Amino acid sequence: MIQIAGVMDMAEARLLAAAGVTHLGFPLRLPVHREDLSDAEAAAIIARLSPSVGAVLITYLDEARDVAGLCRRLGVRIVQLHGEISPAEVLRLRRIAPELAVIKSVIVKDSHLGKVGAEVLNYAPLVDAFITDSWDPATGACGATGRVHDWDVSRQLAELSPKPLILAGGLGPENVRQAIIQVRPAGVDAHTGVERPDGRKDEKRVRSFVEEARAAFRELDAARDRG
Ligand SMILES: O=C(O)c1ccccc1N[C@@H]1O[C@H](COP(=O)(O)O)[C@@H](O)[C@H]1O
Repeated sequence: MIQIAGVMDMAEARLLAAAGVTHLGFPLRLPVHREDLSDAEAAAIIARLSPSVGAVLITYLDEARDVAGLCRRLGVRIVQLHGEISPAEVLRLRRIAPELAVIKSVIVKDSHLGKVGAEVLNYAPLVDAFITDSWDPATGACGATGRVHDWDVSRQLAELSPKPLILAGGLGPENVRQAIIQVRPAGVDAHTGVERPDGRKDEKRVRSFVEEARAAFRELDAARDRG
């Protein structure tokens, strides 16, 4: 999985798909960040995506009914939960929207596995995958921070988790290869690291990000084949 979040319009969605991005993230219902798109604009883009590209709702919503309703209106089948959603509410979401794939964010704030390790074990039976991401103490944001966290913790979580782990937080073309080799995630996700100063996606940086990520995943595959 190579995901890029923060799609602004159809032209950008096409640019990302043509560069080899496998999943596009649509952040909506964000208390901390300004939303780039309305629900209707996002739904119109998602309806026109090639079936080979996955659309992912990224949200801080933490009530099952709200999450399921928004996914239905947008036409997405994958949701990335960045809010403080309880295990009971995730279970409710699975019951009312069994068609949804659920990715739960795990925010790595320090260099200790303890709390986040327990979180992964607690939510693992309820979700399809985890995404480790960073925290910005200045804004309270738990995503789109442009900050890297301690990759050793993500590596330990990837080993501990019975579900695939996606790595995010401060990734860009310059560091994604090293990040993948170090953490061995199932996928990577970036937002601000592939943008121009005006907030639009930078085609060169996106292409370079995808090439570097693919090269790293190939290296991991080759190392695995060698035993
Ligand atoms: O992408 C967003 O706007 C967003 C907003 C709120 C929560 C999560 C969000 N997206 C996730 O942010 C990270 C990567 O951001 P960056 O590369 O550090 O800028 C990734 O998980 C996105 O899916």
